[in-house]
Amino acid sequence: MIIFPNAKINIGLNVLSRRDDGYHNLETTFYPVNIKDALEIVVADELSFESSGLEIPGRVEDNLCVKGYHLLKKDFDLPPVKIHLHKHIPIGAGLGGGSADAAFFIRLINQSFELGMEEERMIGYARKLGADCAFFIKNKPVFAFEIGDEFEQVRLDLSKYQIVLVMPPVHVSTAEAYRGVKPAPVKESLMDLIYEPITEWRKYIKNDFEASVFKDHPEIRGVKAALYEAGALYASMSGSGASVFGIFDKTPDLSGLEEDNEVFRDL
Ligand SMILES: C[C@](O)(CO)[C@H](O)COP(=O)(O)OP(=O)(O)OC[C@H]1O[C@@H](n2ccc(N)nc2=O)[C@H](O)[C@@H]1O
Ligand SMILES: Nc1ncnc2c1ncn2[C@@H]1O[C@H](COP(=O)(O)OP(=O)(O)OP(=O)(O)O)[C@@H](O)[C@H]1O
Repeated sequence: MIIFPNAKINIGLNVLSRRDDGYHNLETTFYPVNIKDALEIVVADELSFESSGLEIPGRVEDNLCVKGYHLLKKDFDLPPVKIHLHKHIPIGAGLGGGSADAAFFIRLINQSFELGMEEERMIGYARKLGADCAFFIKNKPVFAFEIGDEFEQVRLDLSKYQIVLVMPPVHVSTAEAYRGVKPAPVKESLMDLIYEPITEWRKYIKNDFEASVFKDHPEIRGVKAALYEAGALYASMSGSGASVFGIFDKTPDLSGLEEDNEVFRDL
């Protein structure tokens, strides 16, 4: 059976406080976008993992799909499977690609072996694999808080706009990005600001990672500026970077960005 994990973007991201466990409380809006991996499992004699497409850093046993298998195997009588992941979602991009694979892997196992798990139970497993993973079980636009794994539905439909995503040739580590941010409470919650017209977002909706990530990687700041120059109604780095998205009301000319960066359209 095969499934197609998709990426997310963060519209606004406020890092509010540091917790005793080293994680951070935050508030953000998660919005699913149409950049996808392909993930397949086939019953086999032994557990194996292989990938194609983009090269995935790290050891196979640390891949979130393999970790997901071991997590579920503790509670369910699963046969060994051969896992194949075709990686297309850029890595170190703030697009939650690894997290999406983890959550969709849980959904795939649930479907394939008819485990009968409800969404809330799958969210419980996803949470154990990473803060972003839980979102991808429902995979609908949400306002997220705590460490990014508690949600409230948000009425946000960007389908009449064109979302463009630009991936500069830089990767940012999430843990490192958190180390560069100084947490601070906000005066007005993103939960309210997100209902302002998109043309107002530029004034009010910020990503707290931008200051420190732009300092280390000025080319990312340049990409954001170029998206505004091309007519974006709103542009922002996604998550901890390095990707930057722009929301447009007409097809932008991004030829100036295409030479040095990967550009994804029709999201
Ligand atoms: C930047 C975001 O993508 C925004 O959506 C997420 O907060 C990152 O979530 P994620 O990649 O699923 O994060 P995890 O894999 O759970 O954690 C990676 C590292 O990021 C840091 N981390 C992550 C989430 C969070 N709320 N506070 C943190 O401080 C921790 O140092 C952790 O060791
Ligand atoms: N299935 C996977 N796909 C990609 N990376 C994975 C996967 N499993 C584990 N990883 C590890 O996770 C790291 C970052 O993954 P990912 O692409 O999710 O980060 P990101 O783009 O920074 O997204 P975010 O910070 O929004 O979660 C990689 O460097 C890799 O070592």
